[in-house]
Amino acid sequence: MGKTANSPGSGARPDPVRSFNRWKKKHSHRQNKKKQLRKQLKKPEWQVERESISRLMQNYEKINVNEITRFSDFPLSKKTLKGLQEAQYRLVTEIQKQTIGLALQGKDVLGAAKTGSGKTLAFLVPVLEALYRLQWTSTDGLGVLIISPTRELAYQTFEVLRKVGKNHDFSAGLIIGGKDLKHEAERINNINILVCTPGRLLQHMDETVSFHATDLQMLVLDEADRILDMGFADTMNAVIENLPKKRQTLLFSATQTKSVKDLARLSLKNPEYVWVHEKAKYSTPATLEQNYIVCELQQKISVLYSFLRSHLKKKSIVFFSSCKEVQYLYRVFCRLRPGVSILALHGRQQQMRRMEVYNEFVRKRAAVLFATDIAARGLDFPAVNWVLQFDCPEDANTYIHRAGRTARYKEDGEALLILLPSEKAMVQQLLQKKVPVKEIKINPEKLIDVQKKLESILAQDQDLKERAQRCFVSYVRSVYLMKDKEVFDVSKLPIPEYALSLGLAVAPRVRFLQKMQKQPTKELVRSQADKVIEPRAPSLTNDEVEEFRAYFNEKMSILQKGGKRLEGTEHRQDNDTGNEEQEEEEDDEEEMEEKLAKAKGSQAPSLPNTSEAQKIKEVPTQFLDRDEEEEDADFLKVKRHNVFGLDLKDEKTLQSLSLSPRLECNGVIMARCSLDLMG
Ligand SMILES: Nc1ncnc2c1ncn2[C@@H]1O[C@H](COP(=O)(O)OP(=O)(O)OP(=O)(O)O)[C@@H](O)[C@H]1O
Repeated sequence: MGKTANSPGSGARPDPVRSFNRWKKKHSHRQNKKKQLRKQLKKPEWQVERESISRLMQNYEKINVNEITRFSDFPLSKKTLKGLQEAQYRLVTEIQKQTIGLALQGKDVLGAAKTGSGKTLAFLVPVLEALYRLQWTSTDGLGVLIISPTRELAYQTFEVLRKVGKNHDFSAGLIIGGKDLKHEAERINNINILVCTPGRLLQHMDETVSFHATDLQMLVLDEADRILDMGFADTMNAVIENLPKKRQTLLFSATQTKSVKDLARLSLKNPEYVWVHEKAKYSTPATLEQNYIVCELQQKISVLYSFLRSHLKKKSIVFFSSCKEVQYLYRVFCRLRPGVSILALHGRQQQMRRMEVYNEFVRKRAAVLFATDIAARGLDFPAVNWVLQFDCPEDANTYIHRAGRTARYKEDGEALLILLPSEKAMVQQLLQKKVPVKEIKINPEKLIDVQKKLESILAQDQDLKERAQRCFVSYVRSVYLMKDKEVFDVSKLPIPEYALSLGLAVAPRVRFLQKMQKQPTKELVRSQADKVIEPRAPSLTNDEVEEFRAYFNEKMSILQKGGKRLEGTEHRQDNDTGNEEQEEEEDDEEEMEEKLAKAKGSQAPSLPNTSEAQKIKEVPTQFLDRDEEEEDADFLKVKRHNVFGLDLKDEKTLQSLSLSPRLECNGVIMARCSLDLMG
């Protein structure tokens, strides 16, 4: 049967009327859209921006924390979202989820969350949005102030700000001292977001005539407890007095202390407290494995060397209690050549050097950073496998911050704390702070004794010998000045053995210990716990404090100026000649002042037991060559299975290792971090 012309499948043409109607509908829709677009385009840019800002602001009140999983779930500007996306930040962390909304709503926020949990973005996102909302421009001057305790942390925050804020038009600057004040002063008024350290900021407030913060919208205090611990309370008071009362304040920290609450009372108005891990079982990241070993002071250096030898492919940070320890041990470990790159970071270095080291360590895949507590807070080094606390931290909070340099943002990490037998009380304090630490032992067969090597190195190098002496005094002093006498007892230090372990034949004279020996205290106090009468050392008197000042630094008068301390210190660094000795003098003050702050109110410990201390043990040594891969595997296997079974007093099995030719001492890459304008 033949097909009719209109039957389907016959290739017949569609109904022209229906086709025309369909076309007309589409066309008019397109035309309408074009019209709307043209209308929009006719609007000045500011108006479009203003409309989108008001849309965003209307959504602030609708923020529902439970529905937020991504940054894009917040009503954020396109520029901020683009910056976040380009930096690969999409999903929010818990602290970001809980604080960004509150901050967008204009509330003061006190935020606390574990280390590595993303607090930086929790305040940077609201910072960008606050100025965006106000359509801030460089002519509006300073809009946001971000205060960090250390230069490194300020620098790092500044870098993150540059990354996520790069699509915005406002300017940002970093003011951290160690730079020319005049140069900074000339540019400071063009800065909209200023990241700074407290001392330098106060210096500008006092000395830079044109600098003012009258229009400040937001103040951010990062690692607030550290700012206070570092003796910046007076400086902070002075800074806050100079700021307008009507502003928003955000305060962040990984640990909550009384001093943070005091600062919050002073600087925040009806704040929202957000402590995301308050109810967590542990106060440290779940991905962080934490262990401690107990060993004698004179064995610590060998333990460290052995550890490094067995972790050649890892990235580790080793924390020491003083700059001089870092300086000496860094140099001598470079000479020992453990086979892994060693870097050193401490407050006695010039600023440029500190930045070079920081960047160098960030870049390296395997390296060891010897550091003081300037690296303990906030610094975000990527992919750190191990944090070793060579010296016991002053308290549990410092432990948490140090250990938190690893296991950041969902990564794994391991922390090892080295304790002296006299410091075991720290374990209890850590457990009370919900830090799950377990004791492990060192495999005696893996322990390499390096004392003889150090002796022979020092015999040929007078400069290094003097550094060893300074390291010795500095360490003993740091223990003496520790507040917590339950943990730190200078009288229990095996003084001569410790000197030997550093490679010194004779223990250097330690004036304050000698003085204590000459004037043993008669004071007896009743022990609170067991009601037994015990001898107790006298309090550290003001005279003794003064003696420390004079002994370690002749220029201490500058430090008497309380809140202006860093102002002076940082200012002098501006005029740095690059002379290392000069640098050390200045930093002596910094180090000493920090120690003195801790010492005030603390008590001096009882006397060292000298007869005990005179006994110097002979350490048997053997030199062996080893395969590095095997070392690494062995050490970890031993640790994982917890079969160390070492009694460190039994030194029969101590071994020494021949020098590895593969040492790379740090290469240098310049990283400029002076006042830098973005946008
Ligand atoms: N939303 C996110 N998505 C992916 N990575 C993130 C996110 N937020 C933060 N990070 C990453 O997590 C790491 C830790 O972040 P950050 O330094 O802000 O932690 P923190 O809480 O300030 O730590 P600390 O208390 O030690 O200062 C950084 O490397 C950061 O880039």
